[in-house]
Amino acid sequence: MTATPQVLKIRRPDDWHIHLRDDHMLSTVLPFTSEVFGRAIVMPNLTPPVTTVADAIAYRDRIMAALPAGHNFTPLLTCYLTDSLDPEEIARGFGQGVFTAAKLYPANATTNSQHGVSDVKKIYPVLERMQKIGMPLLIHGEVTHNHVDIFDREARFIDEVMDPVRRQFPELKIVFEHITTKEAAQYVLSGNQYLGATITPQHLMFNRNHMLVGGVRPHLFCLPVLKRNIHQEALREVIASGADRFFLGTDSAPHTKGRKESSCGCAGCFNAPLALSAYATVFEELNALQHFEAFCSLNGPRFYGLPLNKDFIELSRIPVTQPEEIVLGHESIVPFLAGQTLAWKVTSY
Ligand SMILES: NC(=O)N[C@@H](CC(=O)O)C(=O)O
Ligand SMILES: [Zn+2]
Ligand SMILES: [Zn+2]
Repeated sequence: MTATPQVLKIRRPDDWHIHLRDDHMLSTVLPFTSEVFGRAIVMPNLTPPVTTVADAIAYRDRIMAALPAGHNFTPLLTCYLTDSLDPEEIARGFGQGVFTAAKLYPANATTNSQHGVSDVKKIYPVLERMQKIGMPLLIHGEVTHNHVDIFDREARFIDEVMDPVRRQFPELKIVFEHITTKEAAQYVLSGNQYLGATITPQHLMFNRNHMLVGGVRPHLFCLPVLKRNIHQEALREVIASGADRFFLGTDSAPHTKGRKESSCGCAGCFNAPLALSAYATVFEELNALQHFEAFCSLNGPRFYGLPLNKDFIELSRIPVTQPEEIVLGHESIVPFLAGQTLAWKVTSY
């Protein structure tokens, strides 16, 4: 029998899917990520969205200006795809190292996606170009038709959009973002080196019962919505197996407390504080700590074709409690797992 570890030393992790927002929200949420993570793929769904190289450079500058002294963090910017985006703009941004990837939001699928793509065929010229230059496509994979039940939208997306796109562009690198279903897990597993996926802490720790039984818990509401337990189990199984095209993407998506606890609450979990502790908890529950480092720090950069981070961090078996709220001016944000205590604390970074 192996002794229970007291310290987990891993190569510095990256977060391959995050929303950092802007203005005072940006300066409040950024330090939780930048103190631990080396890099993060920053989502472009601002208002207005990041759709040009100039927008991305300006946003990157705002992120760097908000970075606390001593944090060694690199934001990796993404371009928000619209029906009318010029392939030249995408290619120029990628060539200049401003855009690391481009993000496909089906129009009206999620927060700030109203400018998203109405029909994926409209962006085929962009995808053609991205395939050619080796630029990754990141996808929020849900169909948006009114007649498709919200719990079925991800699985339907695989047949209606994801698979046709992959057949049309077999060498386009695609990340199926924040997967939530066994169908998506199996689909990615059965794919090749051009297909990867991110998985969030909330989809590994919870299913829709946790959100809905005994009262609605708005702070667990995110998109794609939590599914039934068999899907949670499938996601847990896939990371426990050590499958190497699945990697850490928190989808940390802060909204103010008022906008979450509302008659029409926003989707998104603010999980940046204690994100790594949450993932470590899951890997330990699964007896899969041997795959923890790869999920956090190796699989992502390998998929993207980026170097691994050079330094290391440590988590120790020390209880750490999530605050109930994080102050944001005269408002607040309620973090994921508010008030709860986790067993693994990041102690050296
Ligand atoms: N995940 C969410 O529930 N919300 C994200 C958008 C997204 O990633 O779909 C947000 O920007 O708030
Ligand atoms: Zn999304
Ligand atoms: Zn997201």
